[in-house]
Amino acid sequence: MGRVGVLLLNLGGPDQIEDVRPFLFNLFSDPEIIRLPIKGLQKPLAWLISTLRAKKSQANYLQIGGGSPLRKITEAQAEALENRLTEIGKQVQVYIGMRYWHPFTEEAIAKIKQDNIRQLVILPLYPQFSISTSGSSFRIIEEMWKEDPTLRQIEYTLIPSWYNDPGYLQSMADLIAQELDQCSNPDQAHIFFSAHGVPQSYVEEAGDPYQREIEECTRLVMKTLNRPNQYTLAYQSRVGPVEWLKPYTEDALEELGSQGVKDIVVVPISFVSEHIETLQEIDIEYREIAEEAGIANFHRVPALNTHPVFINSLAQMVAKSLEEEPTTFDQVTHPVKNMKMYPQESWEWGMTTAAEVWNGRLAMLGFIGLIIELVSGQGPLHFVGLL
Ligand SMILES: C=CC1=C(C)c2cc3[nH]c(cc4nc(cc5[nH]c(cc1n2)c(C)c5CCC(=O)O)C(CCC(=O)O)=C4C)c(C)c3C=C
Ligand SMILES: [Fe+2]
Repeated sequence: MGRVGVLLLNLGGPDQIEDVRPFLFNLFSDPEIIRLPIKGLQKPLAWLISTLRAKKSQANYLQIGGGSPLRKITEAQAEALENRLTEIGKQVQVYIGMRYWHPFTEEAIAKIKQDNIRQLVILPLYPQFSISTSGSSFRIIEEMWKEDPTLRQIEYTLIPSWYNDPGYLQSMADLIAQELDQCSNPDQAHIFFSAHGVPQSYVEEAGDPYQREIEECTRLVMKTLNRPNQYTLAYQSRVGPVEWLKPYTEDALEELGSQGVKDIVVVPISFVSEHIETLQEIDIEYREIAEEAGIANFHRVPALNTHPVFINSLAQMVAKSLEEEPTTFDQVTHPVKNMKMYPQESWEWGMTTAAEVWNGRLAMLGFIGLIIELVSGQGPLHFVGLL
């Protein structure tokens, strides 16, 4: 057996405030994030949205010190994983490939080539699969493999998602139990799972398994926790005019407040690292909404980061994956049957619902709106919440 590597996939985040706009441009250029029926419109729209959204997004990053901690935390996770793998007798080099910021997936793949890795485990740091996250990273990796015969000599296995892994569930349950025990009446506190949302069309039209995996994950965490607490699952971080998975976190908090709930323990369920959506959105924005709704005691469970039980669970997944048969391309791009990974190619052309909806939206974001927006700083993009 030749040299062995693990490629950890993550989203990436701006390291400093100047990185915010180009980071947003990369994010909105991704057809798995904005599903446009016409490929040529992707970059102009990404430029437009990133330019106009940058100010609001920068203000949020300034509230958490001016940049995302995602890179540092992912590096610490990679180091801890490499150490744990050594302890269990596996000599493995761990690489980090971010989708929208440094170190980019392309940089990681270049290093993997340079280091002459012969066997690779591809492991997304997202417990649940979504077309918009792991799916997007798999797509660019597939493209690199297709274009480069040297890469095709590397045998690889892929872990599409691991929301039901017992070690991961145990580490989540441990952190929740610790936070509950800080409450004055631990059994009475309401456990509030907040997952990152996706547009409803991803699940309903494209067959994204994300919602099902989130729901199942939440149920399994509660089973592992084995406490009598009531719980709620809601979805955060909605962007843009379309319907996202519901209930929205802000609405669910208001509903709990109106029911007289006084103590909540918020659990970020789709992230394994602290980042803007835990440190700013949950800790600042949702805390404020909860307190205004009458929820007096707002607790938040920390992200797993380098929790030893979690790191060990990743190491066990890698060790198991190394024993498996190499994955084929088809399994990489379509880990879930009937899922539409490539919106432009796989969406039907003609007067389909999707095409009509998107043509309507594009018209809305058209020339007149752009001029009003640029001249006045107000307009349809502010109105629909993109800016
Ligand atoms: C499971 C995790 C995530 C899913 C699913 C996801 C989908 C998704 N995200 C956007 C738009 C934005 N996401 C942004 C930041 C961001 N998103 C995730 C994770 C998921 N996204 C993370 C970890 C981060 C933060 C990185 C960091 O800086 O720490 C942002 C930028 C921040 C902002 O301006 O609000 C946007 C925009 C969409 C549209 C989407 C599904 C289609
Ligand atoms: Fe996101």
